[in-house]
Amino acid sequence: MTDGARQITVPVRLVHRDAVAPAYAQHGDAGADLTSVAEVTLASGERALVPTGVSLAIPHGWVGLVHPRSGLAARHGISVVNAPGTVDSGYRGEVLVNLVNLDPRESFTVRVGDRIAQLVLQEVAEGLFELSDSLPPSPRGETGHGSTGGFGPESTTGRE
Ligand SMILES: O=c1ccn([C@H]2C[C@H](O)[C@@H](COP(=O)(O)OP(=O)(O)OP(=O)(O)O)O2)c(=O)[nH]1
Repeated sequence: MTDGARQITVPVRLVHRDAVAPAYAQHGDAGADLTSVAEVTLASGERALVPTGVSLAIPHGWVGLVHPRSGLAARHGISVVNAPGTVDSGYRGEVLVNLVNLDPRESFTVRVGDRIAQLVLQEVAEGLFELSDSLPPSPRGETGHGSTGGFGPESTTGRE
């Protein structure tokens, strides 16, 4: 049941005996949990490509984005190096999660079956990149990299 959310069928192949198909923990979740099929210990500052045991056939025009789980991040400093990872629609290999342990002291062990990341499905447009000598004007123009100021209108930090 999605109460009107878009639904797309994503064929899943389990390529490891401990693999679990991506699943939404709660109704309304944006991300479907990805679980580990390996036990991996990450020392402080260490990273590893952790296998999920699943291969997907994401429909053309969609992408799977591998996001960190906020609970793991808040409790243990575990994140995804390339967040969000991009799983292309044409990719048929096993989804891997590039986990990193950002805790300054503690190591962290991922166990088989642990939910390590979440997969968000999004529709994507295909750009038709056309060379042009000039671009249409816009309010921002060419400014960027903090051009609008620091931390908001009430900022008193002076770090503008
Ligand atoms: O977190 C991730 C990110 C990517 N992939 C897989 C699916 C994706 O379709 C493929 C390639 O990813 P990406 O395009 O980000 O990598 P690249 O470094 O540009 O490699 P390539 O030259 O293969 O495109 O790797 C994962 O399993 N997990």
